[in-house]
Order: sequence, then structure tokens, then C-alpha cells
Amino acid sequence: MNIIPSSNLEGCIVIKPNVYNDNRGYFFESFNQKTFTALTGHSVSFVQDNESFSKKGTLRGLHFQTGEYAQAKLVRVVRGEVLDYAVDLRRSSPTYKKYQPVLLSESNRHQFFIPRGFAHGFVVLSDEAVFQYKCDNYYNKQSEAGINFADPTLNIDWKIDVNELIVSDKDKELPFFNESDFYF
Ligand SMILES: Cc1cn([C@H]2C[C@H](O)[C@@H](COP(=O)(O)OP(=O)(O)O[C@H]3O[C@H](C)C(=O)[C@H](O)[C@H]3O)O2)c(=O)[nH]c1=O
Repeated sequence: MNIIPSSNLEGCIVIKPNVYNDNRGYFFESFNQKTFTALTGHSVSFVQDNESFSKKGTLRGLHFQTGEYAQAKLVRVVRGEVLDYAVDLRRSSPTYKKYQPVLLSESNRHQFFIPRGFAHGFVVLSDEAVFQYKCDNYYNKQSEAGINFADPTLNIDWKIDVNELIVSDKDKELPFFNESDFYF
């Protein structure tokens, strides 16, 4: 596992696993707690794995869980290609309100570690995408929160025609960023 020096957000890390190819195919350790901690300095204990399937143009986000149910995530794509976004909502962070797109794909096998305190979302570039991610805190419906993907303050460039987007009604109704909200 190696760090790909590409994240400009405080605490976010892009990693790439060591892949072993042979005449049968490939093998790689998709996660190793000891290696991850040694490499990143983050001693995170993941408790929940999620998977979602999305069609081309799907945008999921921007989501986060608040308070004691805040989640750090380690996200990756096992089929297709997505542009993954983390948005720093930590008021004390030097990258507060900054965002970072990271290309995650079946072919690059990159993984994106997003600490607690970030909103997260992604947009699907391929015909289909299977997205898998680890969370260090359990899902808690009452703690679910989000910011509208079209928020003018964050002004995120999703690099896709907004007319092509497939967005859930829930995400369409998410509120805009509120400077006075103390997210994290
Ligand atoms: C997140 C989650 C959802 N659910 C249920 C709740 C709904 O009935 C259904 C679909 O949930 P939702 O539409 O919120 O799924 P996404 O839009 O993919 O949400 C996720 O997408 C963005 C990109 C994230 O980073 C979050 O992990 C998460 O918010 O699964 C669960 O049962 N457990 C869970 O952990």
C-alpha cells in the first residue's frame, strides 16, 4: 500500500494497494489495519462496510453524520469510475470549506481516506459504478445531514453536465451551506 500524493485537504489521504498479478488474474489486500495505520498515522477502527451501485450520471451527496455519529470513511470503486469529493467542514481546519475531487476507478484501484468532519459525495462517470466504503461509525438516521450539491458557497465543479445528473429527491432537497452552522 502506498500514499498517492494528491490530496490538498488536511487529513485526507489517497492510497493505492500493492496488486499482485499472475496468469490467473490479480490479488490485493483491499484493507489491512496494521499497514493502514503505519502508513497514514490514522488509527481508525472501521465498524461498517457499505456498497452502492449507481448508473452513469448519478450524484450521491453531499452527506455526513453529525456529532458523536460523525464518520471517517475509506472509499473505493470496484467497478467503473467515479469522481469522489470530500468537503472540509471543520471550522478550525486550514482547508475549511475547501473541496477535493479524486478519481477512483476499477483500474486505478485508488482509495480515498476521508476523516470525520467532512461532507462526502461522488458522481459516476462510467456507465455503471459499484462503490464500496468502510465507516468508522455506525449509520445513525437521526444524525444524517447534508449540503446541497449545487451550493453556491462551496461552488463545487462536478465536472459533468448538471442536466445529465441523477439525484435522489432527498439530495435535491438538502439545504445550502450555512456559515453560522457549526458543522464540526
Ligand atoms: C448510508 C446508509 C443508508 N442506509 C439506508 C437508508 C436508505 O433507506 C437507503 C439508501 O440510503 P441513501 O439514499 O442515504 O444512500 P446514499 O445516497 O448512497 O448515501 C450515502 O452516500 C454518500 C456518498 C455517503 O458518503 C454516505 O455514506 C451515505 O449518505 O439505505 C442504511 O441502511 N445504512 C447506511 O449506512
